[in-house]
Amino acid sequence: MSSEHPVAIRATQLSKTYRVFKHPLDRLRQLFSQLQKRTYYTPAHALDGVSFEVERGEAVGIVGRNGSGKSTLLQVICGTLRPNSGAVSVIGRVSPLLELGSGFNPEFTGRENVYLSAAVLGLSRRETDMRFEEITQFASIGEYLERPVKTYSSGMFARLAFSVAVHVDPDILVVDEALSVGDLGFQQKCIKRMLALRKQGVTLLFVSHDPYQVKAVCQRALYLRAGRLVNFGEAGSVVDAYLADLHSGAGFKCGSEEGVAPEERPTVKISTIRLLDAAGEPLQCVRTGDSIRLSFSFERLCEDLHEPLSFVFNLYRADGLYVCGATTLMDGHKPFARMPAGRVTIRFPSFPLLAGRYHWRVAVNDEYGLSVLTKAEGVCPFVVEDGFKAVGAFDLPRQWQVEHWASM
Ligand SMILES: Nc1ncnc2c1ncn2[C@@H]1O[C@H](COP(=O)(O)OP(=O)(O)OP(=O)(O)O)[C@@H](O)[C@H]1O
Repeated sequence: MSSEHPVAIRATQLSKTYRVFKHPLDRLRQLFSQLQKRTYYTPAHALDGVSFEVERGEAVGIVGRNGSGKSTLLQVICGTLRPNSGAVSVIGRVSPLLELGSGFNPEFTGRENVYLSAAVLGLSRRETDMRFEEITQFASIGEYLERPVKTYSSGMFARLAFSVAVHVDPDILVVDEALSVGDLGFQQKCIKRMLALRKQGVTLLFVSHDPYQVKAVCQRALYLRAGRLVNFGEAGSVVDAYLADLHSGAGFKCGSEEGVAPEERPTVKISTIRLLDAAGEPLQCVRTGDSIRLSFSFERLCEDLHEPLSFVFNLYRADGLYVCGATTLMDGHKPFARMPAGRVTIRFPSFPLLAGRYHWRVAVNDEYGLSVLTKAEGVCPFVVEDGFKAVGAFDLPRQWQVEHWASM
């Protein structure tokens, strides 16, 4: 490791095994069974020999199925759980946002909990006084600030906890799925804040079930499967490897791949979605190799007409095969600012799919591509006729070469 990128977190051969007792009495039996050498529990290997290093200022996402050890790993890093073996060293002030409920006293008011958690995270009373206004403004929970946190909804809880965690000048911010309970507006605010902290050089460790969020926020990702580290590398390729495993697992459905779902009252409206041929005529039947284009109009419904936008298309075959999806961000277009309304057109110069029934999804996302502001699904259904050019899903561009050999 070069001295320019000192290590912020080093985990060496971390292992954690929980004891799972079938009956409460088995715990007691276990206490008295030392001499009999009999065990009354089943071991659950939550972490198994996990080693990695995170550089200072790096954003690392942690992905893996339910129960793969993500939360256990974060708890070990934050020091709230001891591993059975291995070691972890963490350099800098860690601000943990772990399970909802951890760190706050349910009987205390929001205000009291702000002071309590800020103190636990190393801030003096004076320092907290100075930031208090900013913390409560970010959380925006209004009069609930003066009520005991046991009366909070999970969303309010997340708002206050996240706000404290990001206002204590952390060197390392550890976030475990905390965003999933907040509403769309708050999630966007949190993501922006995390990106800002990343820019300031804060190290970020971030568990999310949303692959797109991990790709957008993190440079590297770590993939855990049954407590073992499968892959640690560039976020895009690690997340893709994880998704490929998910899709190959029978009956396992992954979450949204294009950000969080829109609110019930969208801030953008999509209309006039059309699939057109090269001459601009509407299409319901496409021939493989044709030039086609998909277009839709959008209009902002909220007051903030200036928030930059990005655009999305997805193409599905009727049997559910996800053929392709892309965004303006992926294709190198900067977010589109100051656009109260407009029309988006995506051109496909030589449509390569073979016979089948297909449909589209289009969406308008925020400037990071993380939140879906509005979407239209199952639109512009069409059939492809391939004239028996090839069989399968995709007409691969190809060249044949057949050589003539004189008989031996
Ligand atoms: N307190 C506990 N006692 C017994 N087993 C536990 C305990 N906490 C976690 N486990 C087990 O350890 C394994 C890893 O759990 P962990 O919560 O770290 O996974 P995760 O990847 O964070 O899951 P999720 O995505 O569902 O939050 C699971 O098999 C889980 O059942």
